[in-house]
Amino acid sequence: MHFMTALKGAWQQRNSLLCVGLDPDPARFPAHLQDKPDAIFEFCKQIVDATADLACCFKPQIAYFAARRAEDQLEALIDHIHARHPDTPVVLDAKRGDIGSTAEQYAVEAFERFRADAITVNPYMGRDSVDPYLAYPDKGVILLCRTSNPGGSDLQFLDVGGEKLYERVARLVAEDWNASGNCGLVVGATFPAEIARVRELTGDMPLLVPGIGAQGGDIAATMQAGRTADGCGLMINSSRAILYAGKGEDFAAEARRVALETRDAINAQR
Ligand SMILES: O=C(O)c1cc(=O)[nH]c(=O)n1[C@@H]1O[C@H](COP(=O)(O)O)[C@@H](O)[C@H]1O
Repeated sequence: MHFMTALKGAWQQRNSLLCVGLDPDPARFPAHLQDKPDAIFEFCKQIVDATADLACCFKPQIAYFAARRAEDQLEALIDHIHARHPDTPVVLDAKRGDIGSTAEQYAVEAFERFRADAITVNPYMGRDSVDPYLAYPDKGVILLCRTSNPGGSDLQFLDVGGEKLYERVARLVAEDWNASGNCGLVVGATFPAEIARVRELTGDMPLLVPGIGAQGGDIAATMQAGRTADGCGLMINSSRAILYAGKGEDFAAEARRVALETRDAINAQR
């Protein structure tokens, strides 16, 4: 199924714009999981099963798996999501960016090895570095535009001939790169004014919005700036605030409690 079709279905069926971020840090796992050889898979699986009915997508961050030689656990986790929660798309957060021949390998890794439905990609090497992902027309390609971190302004706010660099990225993607209708953009919840500007430039394009929860972004301001006329258009990501809500054996129930609160706070603004 086309990523955008799956995402729209999940927005409607789940009544949720919440993206649950899977950034597993073993140092923060509950004690009873610490020594298990597949602790990363087990932790994420329990979070996924506890929150799937509250989420429009899951976003595993590849570095947390690769840093621990746990790519096999990432594969198993995405297989588990597809098998048990087939209506919930998986956005692989890898922020790839390289010349075309190398990008081809990254695209195979994301879409064929890991079977992700979408990937985050860095657009700053230009169109030919993104083409290998766009060659999979059913897969989502979500390009960094206005990132949530403070240093994002160092480059993304530079004036490039009368507009800011992030505005150029938004226009380029909306007007040129999105021929298959499979592009999205990343815009941080920490910068609601820029969410509004990107929404203005891109129509109803889906925006991945990280930065609520641990980074302190404001849900109401994010929604006012970014929601589309039908009250959708956003994948609002929260990772640490959900994953580490609890520290004990009930961590998955605690994650569910925070995911529910977050989904409801988002829906209150739709
Ligand atoms: O592409 C991303 O997902 C991303 C872009 C961005 O601008 N800021 C950002 O925080 N992220 C990711 O979103 C997640 C945020 O995690 P929390 O701050 O714990 O909710 C992390 O996986 C980040 O890598």
